[in-house]
Amino acid sequence: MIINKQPPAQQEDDDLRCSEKKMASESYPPPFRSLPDSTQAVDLDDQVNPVHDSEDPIPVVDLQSLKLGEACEFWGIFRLVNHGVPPTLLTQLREHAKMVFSLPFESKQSLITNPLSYFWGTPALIPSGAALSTKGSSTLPNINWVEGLNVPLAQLSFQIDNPIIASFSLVLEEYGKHLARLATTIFDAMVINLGLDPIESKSHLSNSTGIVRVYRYPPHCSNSSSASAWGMGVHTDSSVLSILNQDEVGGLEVLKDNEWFSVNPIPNTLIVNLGDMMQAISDDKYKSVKHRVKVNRSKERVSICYFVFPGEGSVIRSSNYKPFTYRDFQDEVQQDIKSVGYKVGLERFQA
Ligand SMILES: O=C(O)CCC(=O)C(=O)O
Ligand SMILES: [Fe+2]
Repeated sequence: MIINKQPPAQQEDDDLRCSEKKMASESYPPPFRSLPDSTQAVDLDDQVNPVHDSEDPIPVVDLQSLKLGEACEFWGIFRLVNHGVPPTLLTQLREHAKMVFSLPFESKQSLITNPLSYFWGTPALIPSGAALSTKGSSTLPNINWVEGLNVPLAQLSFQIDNPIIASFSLVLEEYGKHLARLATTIFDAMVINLGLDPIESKSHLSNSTGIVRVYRYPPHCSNSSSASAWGMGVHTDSSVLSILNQDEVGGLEVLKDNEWFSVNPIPNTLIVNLGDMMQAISDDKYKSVKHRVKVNRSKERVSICYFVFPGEGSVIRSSNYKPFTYRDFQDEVQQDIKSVGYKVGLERFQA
């Protein structure tokens, strides 16, 4: 089925909620408060790229009996069940995230400081963890409709004065331990599946590199014809693995065989994405999945994404790529963003 325009009654309802949101939005970055008023775009895009959203086509993988082959080879994404993360922790985390995001914009800017960082308008960070500059960018055509927190998990045990942020980081610490366990279990199973040397592969996943990105996608009421209707544009993750905990709103879409599929929110399941590093480690047997995030007309969405990378200095060797480290990859990505304006990615390392 193709996502269509909403029926008129629904649209009126949404428009009403839209104006309520506009009034209650001092926590949003300023450009997300006043909304462009032109027409179409998301819908136009859907006519060009229809989205399948009726069924849930995403392969399901049970952590207790990890059958990964098809999901990793053909999709590069799967839904993880029986993962052992307590449902209360998943919910608690999102509730805490909502509390942090509902602080006034200016407070978030001043309170969320090193080693945490606060960004908005772009998910692309510079190595220090700060967002690529979006300051004063309310007119930027390619602004992403998202704000977020970057949390390097290894640096979490530091003194935080603000009680909301302090209790959030305690929950994050607990969550980080679970996610490190999941990433290791899944990666070890992938190594076996791919027939890779387990000793050599060990350094290709380092839990000390784990970061969590917490996102809030404000509602986007208009169908502006700018790219601003996207929470996140089409991309692949640079990680080995990314593990997503999303709320009930939905909006994530993945590309398979040139078709877009919605990744429906299903309570207590996690979504595992394979990133560019995993594609290289597997010598292209596994796929780094292309995905994007659509914003909702009336509801804000919160998602929490864990990313894990190869250890510092760990060299990835394969037949399709020149040997490279994750740092080489990141340097290239930063350079490409500066020079061509986007991430070129693995192509740069092809043998
Ligand atoms: O929020 C989401 O659902 C996905 C976020 C994402 O793709 C990313 O952080 O790379
Ligand atoms: Fe992503």
